[in-house]
Amino acid sequence: MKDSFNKGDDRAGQRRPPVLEVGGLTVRFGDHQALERVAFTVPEGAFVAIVGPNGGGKSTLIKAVLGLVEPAQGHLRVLGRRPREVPPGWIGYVPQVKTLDRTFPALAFELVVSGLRRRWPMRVSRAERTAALEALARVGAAHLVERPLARLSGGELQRVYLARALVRRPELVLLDEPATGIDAVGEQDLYRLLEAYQRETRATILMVTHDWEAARHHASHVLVLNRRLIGFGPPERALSEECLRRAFGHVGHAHRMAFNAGGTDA
Ligand SMILES: Nc1ncnc2c1ncn2[C@@H]1O[C@H](COP(=O)(O)OP(=O)(O)OP(=O)(O)O)[C@@H](O)[C@H]1O
Repeated sequence: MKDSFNKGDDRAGQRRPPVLEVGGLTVRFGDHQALERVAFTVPEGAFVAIVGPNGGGKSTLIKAVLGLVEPAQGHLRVLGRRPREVPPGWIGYVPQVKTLDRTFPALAFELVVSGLRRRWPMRVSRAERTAALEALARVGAAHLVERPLARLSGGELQRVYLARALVRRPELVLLDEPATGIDAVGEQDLYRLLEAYQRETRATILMVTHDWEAARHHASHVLVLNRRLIGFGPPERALSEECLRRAFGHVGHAHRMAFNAGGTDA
């Protein structure tokens, strides 16, 4: 696959800037300020969990990284470039399952092929099909290859989207609530797959999640967001009681128990 679908325009050999540099980022929707002066830097190879209350701006931040929303102020550099100038294939994106259209008449492997080129695959070449099969196999979904999207469960669809996101071996992977609608086993599989991909490629991962425990166990960094940046750092620091109170106004029961068990802050 690497040969057939080389990303071209590779960063290899270049002096490598941080994967993500965000400074004074403000995003507005009309009068509403979704993000306010957010600033942080993500180093290569980090696994960043983005947590925060509903409406806290998590998806907006992901969209800003993808170049889908324009900042009102501040700057954003993704792999050293402005978001809209990042070559396709450098970033893989797994959207929220609940936003996916399952009525689209396509097979699983066609969805994966759509990660290789911008146009919807009317005709799929042999090389594209092989690449899609490899990507599906890598995420344990080889058996779904000919399955219509309408006949996939939430967890299966999530895997197919993960294959689509990884098919070009991106350096940055963005996931918006990837574990929603997936059972506990599927969730553990998802983290295993992401961690294996990271070990193999040294990719950087940004994942929006409502699951503080998953953030604590799997992330190298946690970013706590409630319109403003509340905390950013190692999980034990960013998920402190103080940060969580500032973001959510309370600290969840399960989280308090976990802290007590771990003998940290609480
Ligand atoms: N396109 C849009 N037009 C107007 N307002 C928007 C738009 N997108 C997001 N917003 C608003 O911006 C705020 C942040 O939304 P965002 O989806 O980023 O939050 P979130 O942290 O991802 O929330 P959730 O946890 O509920 O998914 C919300 O108040 C939302 O209503």
